[in-house]
Parts: sequence; structure tokens; C-alpha cells
Amino acid sequence: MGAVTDEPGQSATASPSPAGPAAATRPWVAPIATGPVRSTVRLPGSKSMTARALVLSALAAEPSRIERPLRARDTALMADALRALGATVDTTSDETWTVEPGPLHGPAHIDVGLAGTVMRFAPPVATLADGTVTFDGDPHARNRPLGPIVAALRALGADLDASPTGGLPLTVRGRGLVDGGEAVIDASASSQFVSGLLLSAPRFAKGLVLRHEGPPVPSAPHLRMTTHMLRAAGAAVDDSVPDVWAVEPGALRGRTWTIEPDLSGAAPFFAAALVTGGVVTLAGWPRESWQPVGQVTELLTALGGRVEQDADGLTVRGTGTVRGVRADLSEVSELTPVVAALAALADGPSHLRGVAHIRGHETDRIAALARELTKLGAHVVEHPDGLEITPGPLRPALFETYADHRMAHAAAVVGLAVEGVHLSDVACTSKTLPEFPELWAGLVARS
Ligand SMILES: O=C(O)C1=C[C@@H](OP(=O)(O)O)[C@@H](O)[C@H](O)C1
Ligand SMILES: C=C(OP(=O)(O)O)C(=O)O
Repeated sequence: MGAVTDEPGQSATASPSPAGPAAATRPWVAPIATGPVRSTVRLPGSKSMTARALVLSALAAEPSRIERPLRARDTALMADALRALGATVDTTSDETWTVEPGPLHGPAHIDVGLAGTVMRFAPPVATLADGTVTFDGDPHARNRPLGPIVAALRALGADLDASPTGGLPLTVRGRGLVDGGEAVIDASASSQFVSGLLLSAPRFAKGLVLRHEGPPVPSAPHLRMTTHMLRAAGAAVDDSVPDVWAVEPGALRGRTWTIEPDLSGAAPFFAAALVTGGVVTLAGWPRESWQPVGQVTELLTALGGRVEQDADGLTVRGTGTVRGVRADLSEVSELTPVVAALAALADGPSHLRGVAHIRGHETDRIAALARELTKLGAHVVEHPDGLEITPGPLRPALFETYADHRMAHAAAVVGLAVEGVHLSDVACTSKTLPEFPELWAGLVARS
């Protein structure tokens, strides 16, 4: 599916990852760039859009098609979850998946892997099923926050039990229907609590009026993606009042979803243009996007790049000098590891803030970045909500990836400029882009 090409049609591909337990670890030495990279990158679809399209299709009244989906561990697990609950999901083709909704039922067991989308989007669907549905995942998934969505579902009339810490393992005793109505949630730990509830809300008897109370909800662009896709499926959604989302009950329509290339997955490739003074084009970029292209453009520009969009795609050019930045990353927090890697290679200090919640991502990303970038020679100060990074002379090191795909991306970016960056495991990139090692090698080979 994904490919780095000099010319259209030429592609490098790798086998997709299994949906089951994470693949065996694969130590890897990040390839160093010997000059500016110049490439057109073809990446598979957005993880976030694919996950939403799968859920909305399984909840719809008619069949749907998903064009250019992401085939990776997270989306395979989502497809498996919906199959276990009664939908027929055909993922045979790389180009188009089909989803045939069916009566939702248990008993079922759902493996969420390490996917926030599966652990927050599938339980609300399970409350609509008839029967008991259990959830568990990778060891670290048990540490990821889930309590607020469990409490909100309970307030909406669902019957479910989380572990004593409020997270996985989870048991949902579905009764085939959920009252819905009003609920209050603190979604400061993850926007996915809100997205998960909203996606299933059209099927709640009274719909949903959800109010957030607490520190700001991160990842606003992901919430806009959720409301946009709900409306595209025929739902009536009102998000005109800040921190309040209202979804009317009603049938969702089946439709054809066309998934945009994954902008977050493109981040390390764009970073390579900045680090090497090269140029990288993300092919197939749509004229209008539901991913945060404005925020990403602003950030890459502040870091010293130039971003342009034309018929060829979204193109990022670098000068070879990365500028230190002061940036609030709360809207694009999943980019923090790659931005932190760029900061370690910058011409001055950076302060990345507004991302306290990423301590609850695939790993505690603030602590992990502080530890690993320090090992490489950067001077890093860890704050509750971010990092101050002052570049220093960088040296070879073993970069621990903590089963976190975006930690691997960060290490690969530093490795472009620093010889001997060893990753403890590059196989963790299968979470969202199984082809990453081959695509990266292809990119660097063109430097
Ligand atoms: O809804 C989504 O698809 C996502 C929302 C964000 O989660 P958080 O709000 O927990 O950061 C983002 O970081 C994650 O990668 C994907
Ligand atoms: C935070 C991320 O993923 P998840 O959907 O598992 O929360 C991510 O992909 O950076």
C-alpha cells in the first residue's frame, strides 16, 4: 500500500502486520542521510479516519465501502472488534474494504492491542450489543485512561465494569439498547472519550448531550473529524456550544468513505526534508482535508520548512537548518515525538507544551522522550505538560521505543543526522504503518 517513489508507479511495500499480539521485536539501526532527500511519498489512509469509517459503517442501516483504508495493526483490530460484535467486514482488498452491518451481539472478546481508538470507540458500540463483551489489550493498554468514558456510559444507562483502576480489562453487559440522554465527562485525558461516545450516540434511544467539565480537551481537530464524519453519515450533530456536543437519535446512512493519506504518519517523512534540506511530497493529498493540515503547516514553517499544496500533493521543503520553536502542541499532540526529535537537531532551544495528556499515550511520551533524547546528548527538561529541549553534540545510543510507533519515528528522524542510532524495536511501527522501515530506507536511499 504505502510507497516511496522517485517516479509514479515505482513502489516499496512490506507485508501487513498481524491483528493479534504485537509482532516480535525487531532491533534496527536508523539509516543516516548522506544528502538532501528528494521523494514523493505515497502513504496509506489516515488511522483516525479509517477507525471512524469502520465504526460508523458497522452502526449504519446499510452497507458501506471504505476506499484507501489504512491496513495496520490498529485498524485490523478495529475491524476484528466490529466483526466480533456482528458486522461483516471484508478487508481482503487493499483498495476497498466493505462493511455490512448486522445485529450487534455478544458474547465476544475484543483485543484492543495498544489502540486508543479501539479501546475508546468499541465499548460504546458494545453497549448496544445483546450479550456480554469483554475487552483487554497489550500490557500497557491497561495503563491507558478509560475511566471517564466508562462512567459516562454508566450514566447513560449502560451496564459495565472496569478494573479497580478504572481501565482495562473491561466487561460490558450489553442489553441491545442504551437510553442515552445527558452526561458530563472530563475528557482532558483524551479527546477519544468524546469521539467514542459521539460515534455511537445516534443509536442511543435518546441520543446524547455530552458536556465536558475539566481542563481543556486536547486534539480539537480529531473532534472536528468525528462531527464531520457523523454528519456525513446522516447524523444531526450540534457542536456550536464550546465543550458541549449534542447528537440526535436516528439511523446512520451507509456510504462510500474515501480515506485521506495519513498526515501524522507523514510527519517523519516531512521532518526528513527539514533535517536534510530536501523536499518530500505527500502524494494524493486532497484539496480539502479533515486532518489538521493548517496546524501542521504552521508548525513545519516555524521549524524552518516551506509547505505548499498543489496538484502533486502536499510538499515540504527544508533548508537543512531546523529552527528551535516554542509551540503549544495540544491540537496535534501525536506529533510531539517527531517535533521533539527535530528540536534535538535544531539551531537553538525549543519548548513544547500543552501535551500533559500524552503521558497516557502508547507510553508516557514526555518521560520517554526526555530519557531517550538525553541519552543521545540533548539537554532535556521534563515538565508536567511538555519538554524543553536544548540541542547538544549528539552521539550514538540505543534508543528505546517502548512499543510506541511514534517513538520509533522520532529515533529514525534523529538517526538521519547522527550515525549509530539503534532502535530497540522498529516492528512497533506496525501499529499505524507496517511498511515504515522499508519506506524509510527507500527515502534515505534517495538522499
Ligand atoms: O481520535 C483519534 O483518532 C485520535 C485522537 C487523539 O487522541 P488524544 O486526544 O488521546 O491525544 C490522537 O492523539 C490519536 O492518535 C488519534
Ligand atoms: C496517540 C496515538 O494513538 P492512539 O489512537 O492509540 O491513542 C498515536 O497514534 O499517536
